[in-house]
Amino acid sequence: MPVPSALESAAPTHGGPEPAIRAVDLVKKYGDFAAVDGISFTVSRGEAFGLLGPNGAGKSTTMRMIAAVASRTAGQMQVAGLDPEQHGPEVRARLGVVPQQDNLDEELTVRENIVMYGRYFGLPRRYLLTKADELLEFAQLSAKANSRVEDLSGGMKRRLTIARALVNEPEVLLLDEPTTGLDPQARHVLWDRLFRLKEFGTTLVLTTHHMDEAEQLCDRLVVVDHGTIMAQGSPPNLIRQHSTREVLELRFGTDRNAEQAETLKQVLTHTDAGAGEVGFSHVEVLPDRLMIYAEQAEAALEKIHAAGHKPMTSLVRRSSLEDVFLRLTGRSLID
Ligand SMILES: Nc1ncnc2c1ncn2[C@@H]1O[C@H](COP(=O)(O)OP(=O)(O)OP(=O)(O)O)[C@@H](O)[C@H]1O
Repeated sequence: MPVPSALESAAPTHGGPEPAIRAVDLVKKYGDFAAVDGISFTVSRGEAFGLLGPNGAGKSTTMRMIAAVASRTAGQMQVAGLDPEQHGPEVRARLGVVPQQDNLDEELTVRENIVMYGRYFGLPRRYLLTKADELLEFAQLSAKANSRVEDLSGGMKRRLTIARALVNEPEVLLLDEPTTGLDPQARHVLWDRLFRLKEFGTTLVLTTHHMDEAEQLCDRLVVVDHGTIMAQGSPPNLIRQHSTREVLELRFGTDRNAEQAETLKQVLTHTDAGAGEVGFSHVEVLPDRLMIYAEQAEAALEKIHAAGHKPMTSLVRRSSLEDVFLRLTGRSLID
């Protein structure tokens, strides 16, 4: 597929003099409740940046402040060098926004949705007709250009919402939970399009509570919980800092997981030959299983078997951002 020329020319330069977004000690209160409680982060131009956290963490509220649709209670914010509170229209003109819920016009055709949206930015109709075709090709929706939105699948609607958000050639694309509610195949098609935008150099800022999405798409991310930042860095660095290389998940099928965890800790820290190779760190006790964090999970399992413990099931896997979140908060992202 040819690279859409206008998208390419819209690509901001990497590592430009000023960051795409800078937030310093950002606070948003509703009454006494702080939905966002003093967060600071910087998004470089051309970067794919994520806000990862569970429902209610304050991600959407942060996005709304970036997008100049919500005011802040305290702190500072700059988007493309401008304060969204003082320069709302200018900031909105430089952003593309993909909200959590698609807000397409179901009555209009796919192409008309893009053209009508472009009219809000005062863009001329002739330009928009060409631009719509280019964006529909990018979103792999050319064959649906004249279909009504109500006839599209969920994944197609999401891609159209993204195409529409690109109509003003934004410097930064904000995506709030871009793939929530989509089936696995539709998610992969959408991720592929977002990778493509990254290649063009568009700055992406996305919120997600899916750790696989954050790992796939984000160059860097902040882990958010209760309106505060728990950790920030690239996905591999976060995993390196807050987890072990591997995890051993064990199910014993009893309701004595906490007791079992204490016994296994002793087995894995016992300083006989081979204990060092396991690289045991800690155990997390979940209602249905134990998670043993160790550099060498297979070796940990062998030690557990050798000590006479027989789990019903065992699974060895690599650590993920889900493990980072569990370590930092004691809770699962999906709770
Ligand atoms: N207008 C509002 N008035 C009062 N409380 C609000 C308002 N908007 C959000 N909140 C609260 O602020 C907190 C953060 O909400 P926010 O939508 O930013 O979370 P989130 O991380 O985006 O989660 P989700 O994925 O569920 O949207 C939540 O406890 C929410 O109930």
